[in-house]
Amino acid sequence: MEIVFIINPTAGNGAAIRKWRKFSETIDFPFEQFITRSPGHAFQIVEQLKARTRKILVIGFGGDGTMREIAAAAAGAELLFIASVPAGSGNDFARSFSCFSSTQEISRFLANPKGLLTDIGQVGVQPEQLFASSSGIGFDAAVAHAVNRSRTKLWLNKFGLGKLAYLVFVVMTLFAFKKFGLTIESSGTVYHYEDVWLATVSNQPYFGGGMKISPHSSVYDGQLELTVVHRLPRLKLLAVFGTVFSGSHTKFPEVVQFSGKHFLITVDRPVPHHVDGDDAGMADAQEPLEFYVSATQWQQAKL
Ligand SMILES: Nc1ncnc2c1ncn2[C@@H]1O[C@H](COP(=O)(O)OP(=O)(O)OP(=O)(O)O)[C@@H](O)[C@H]1O
Repeated sequence: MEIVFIINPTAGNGAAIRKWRKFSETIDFPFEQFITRSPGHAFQIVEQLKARTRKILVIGFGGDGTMREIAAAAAGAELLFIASVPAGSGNDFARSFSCFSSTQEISRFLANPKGLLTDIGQVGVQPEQLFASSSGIGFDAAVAHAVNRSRTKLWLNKFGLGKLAYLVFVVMTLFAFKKFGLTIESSGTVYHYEDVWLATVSNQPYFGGGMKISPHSSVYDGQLELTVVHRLPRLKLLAVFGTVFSGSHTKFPEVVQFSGKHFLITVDRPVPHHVDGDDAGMADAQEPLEFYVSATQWQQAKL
């Protein structure tokens, strides 16, 4: 089996490349390394690996954005086994998917390699985007949108304060965000909600760096879960926010959850959209966004 590391040097606000330098010194088996040069590069690298004829263990060294690109490109590839060494800021991928914390763990996998077929979510049709963990619209996407467009983040990153930037934008967005109306079509039924903060479609339980937004999601059940948070006053949103880490937010009547294979979501004004926590622009009013379980699965390294 070949072993390929894909390293995003910018992940974890630049900490990933330092972690990789230390980690790579401990590797005692032959391997190849690719350092990504831009967004989308990890996807291209995996696309090229698919042309090879031997089994390959592909280890992503980065966070959720890097792992989404790798898992998306690996969908349908039988010879690729995917895992991560978490080196991002949030690392939700590592909470539900295979990850290595040491070279010894990788060696143990190589002694008896097995794969685990895993669901991936899809949003939109031509161009579609794949998501490993979650994709949604509303408040959380507005934070991602604001952080990505801000010069403050670049400035704070220079001083290793990227997480502080995130917190600053959560508070700013909390006061600036305008709630929206939402129509959902799933399994032949139409639901309508007003005063919506967010609607997130989850493949796995975690998002936003350890928040257990969708406690019952599984990446092996061929289903997605939709969480809608609506009709909450601003300050109560903060109270609910505090319960998301344990998954107990679902007991609030303002938090609604659905399971299904397919959700068609229409908003009544343009609302920010994210894919695995990365800014994905705006969901347009009256133009439905389609979320569904992709027909092709990807293969995790089974640990
Ligand atoms: N050389 C590069 N320069 C700029 N961006 C890059 C580069 N290589 C990859 N990227 C992009 O960086 C984005 C962020 O990376 P990633 O999500 O892995 O780290 P993170 O944001 O620190 O972690 P997390 O998403 O877990 O919080 C990815 O979407 C990826 O496309």
